[in-house]
Amino acid sequence: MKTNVAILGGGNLGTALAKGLSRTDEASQKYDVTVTRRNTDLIQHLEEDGITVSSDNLSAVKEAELIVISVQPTQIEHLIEEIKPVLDPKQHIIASTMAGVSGEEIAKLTGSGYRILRVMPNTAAAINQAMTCIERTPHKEAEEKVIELFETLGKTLVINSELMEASTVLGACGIAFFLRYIRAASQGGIEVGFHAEEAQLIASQTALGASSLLLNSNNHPEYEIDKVTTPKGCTIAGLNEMEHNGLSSALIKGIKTSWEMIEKIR
Ligand SMILES: NC(=O)C1=CN([C@@H]2O[C@H](COP(=O)(O)OP(=O)(O)OC[C@H]3O[C@@H](n4cnc5c(N)ncnc54)[C@H](O)[C@@H]3O)[C@@H](O)[C@H]2O)C=CC1
Ligand SMILES: O=C(O)[C@@H]1CCC=N1
Repeated sequence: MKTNVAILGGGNLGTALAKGLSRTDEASQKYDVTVTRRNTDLIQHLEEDGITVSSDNLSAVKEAELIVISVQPTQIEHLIEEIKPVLDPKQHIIASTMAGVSGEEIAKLTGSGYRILRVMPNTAAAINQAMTCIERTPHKEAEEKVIELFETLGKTLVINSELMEASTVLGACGIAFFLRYIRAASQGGIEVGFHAEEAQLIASQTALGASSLLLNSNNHPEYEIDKVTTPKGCTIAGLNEMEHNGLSSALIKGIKTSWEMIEKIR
């Protein structure tokens, strides 16, 4: 029997989750997915991949076991008010992707007794390469089901509640941060002679290679960097110039600023 999943909020993240869930045999054999959005025109194309698209939150929730809330933090009160008549603590597991909204805040809206877990995936879910951090809660059976769902979309890590904001900036915002690096590297590549598409290919594949080196070995980045920096060579010259201009410092400060912003989102 397939598990019914309702993704409420088919925006950027909700669409990425739905796409990922339709891409692999493993996910499509396990899950029947419905995505809701008030205006469904922009996500109608998901139907071609076997996803049900709807503007009817009540029907989607009635059918579902797993509810993934993917609306913006400011939209949660309205959403819960709408679906509350059909919410059932015995039937539903609620996984919320909302940045900066605690499980307790959601429980205040739903009423007590619900299995609510925060999850923090990223848009690479669309190609089953997400990193999803999942909040550790006492709801172990629900946790297993949520892990199983997000494992089909990439890697998962269960973390303590107080780290959910940190996971938001490192993992979810992180996609944008790494993409900006790739864009900057491509622009540098154009300055030294490549056409834009060639520069982007080289920068993107090199970023994939760098992260794969770490994922495959668990080595420290500096260990792998030392293998590239030939003495008196061009790598160390470029790297030190980047550091003189504050590369590491800019990244650390950016991550801290994003983190400090989370509590101001609502
Ligand atoms: N975009 C990202 O990469 C990530 C976003 N998040 C979180 O996920 C949530 C969604 O973020 P985005 O997708 O970027 O925002 P978005 O604005 O693109 O998506 C929200 C969607 O929810 C829909 N919506 C609003 N009220 C609704 C309702 N009552 N019923 C059905 N649909 C409704 C909107 O029309 C919109 O399409 C946010 O809470 C954000 O903090 C978390 C991780 C990554
Ligand atoms: O920018 C945001 O607020 C959301 C949360 C993490 C990624 N996007």
